[in-house]
Amino acid sequence: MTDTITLRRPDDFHLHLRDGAILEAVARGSLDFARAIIMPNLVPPVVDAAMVRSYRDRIMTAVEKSVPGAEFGPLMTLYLTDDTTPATIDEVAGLCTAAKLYPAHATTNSASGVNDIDGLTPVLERMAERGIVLCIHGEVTDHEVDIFDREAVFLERVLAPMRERVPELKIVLEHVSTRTAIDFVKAAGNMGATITAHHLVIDRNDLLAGGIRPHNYCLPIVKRREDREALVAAATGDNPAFFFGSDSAPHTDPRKLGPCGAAGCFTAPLALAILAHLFEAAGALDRLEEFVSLRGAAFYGLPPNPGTVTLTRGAPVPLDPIDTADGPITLFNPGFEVTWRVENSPALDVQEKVF
Ligand SMILES: NC(=O)N[C@@H](CC(=O)O)C(=O)O
Ligand SMILES: [Zn+2]
Ligand SMILES: [Zn+2]
Repeated sequence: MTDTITLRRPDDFHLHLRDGAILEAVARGSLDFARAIIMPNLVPPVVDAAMVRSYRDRIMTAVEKSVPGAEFGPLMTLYLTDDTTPATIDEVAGLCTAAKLYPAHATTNSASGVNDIDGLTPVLERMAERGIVLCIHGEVTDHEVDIFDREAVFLERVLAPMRERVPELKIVLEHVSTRTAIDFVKAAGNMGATITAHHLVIDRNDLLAGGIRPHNYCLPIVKRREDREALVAAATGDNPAFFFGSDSAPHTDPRKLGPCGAAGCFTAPLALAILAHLFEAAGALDRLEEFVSLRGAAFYGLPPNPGTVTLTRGAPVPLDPIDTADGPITLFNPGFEVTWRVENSPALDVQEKVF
């Protein structure tokens, strides 16, 4: 049994850093990662070049304030709306790595998302020309579609026709949650998919059996055990289309625990340790570096990061909530003791800092 794991420094291809006091509190939690695709679902959303630049500056300021000299590259994204035009795409080319499609009302802060996805075709065509990746929250929003089926229905009704309309566009299906999505991505070309740490370790029993656990509520909602097993097989398998995106999505406890709790799991500070545990249990530690450090970069056409991180096994990491000026944020609890930790990591100090 090995007690240390050294990996090329990883990337997080789906991250919510938020803004203001929460950004300041959570930024250090992502500094095990060299780069991250930064989600644009702020209020108001990040819809043009000026907003992208200013958000990028706020992130770099928060990173520098948390850990002076820390090296971190935010890969910025544009939030697509019904009003996005090909000219907006030209404006953000060179500034944004990707643009994000939220079907309107599909998830947290998606009210300004896209209602008319067909109408977006000229924008998608321009993205393909300019080499901007499309990241998708892949769920339909129709009230009649069961929440557990919304990803599968999206693939058939929305994603398959979109790929036919704009076959040259590089697409990442974010936070896949079903066996159906894994099979879809395997069969498609020009597509990648991110898998989160939480979708790899919990299923709907961990959300609902024996009492409701709001901190395990995220979108897409966690599915059946067999779906989770398909995700684990994809993450630990050899298909380069599947790579890590934490979808770490902090909300304060009052927002998670109220009568209409917000969707999102705050995983970033623990993500690598959770993945190490899972890959070890699956007998696939030799694949961890591919999943967190190599495949996503290759998909996005980025060089792998210089430098390494080393994880060591030790006493269980405490999972206390972190304090922010807006209220406490509870860390995701994977349901097992987290005994791996990144050496010299600023990420876990997130709990020791009071902001
Ligand atoms: N995943 C979530 O449950 N929530 C995310 C939004 C998203 O990624 O869908 C958030 O911003 O809170
Ligand atoms: Zn999403
Ligand atoms: Zn997300």
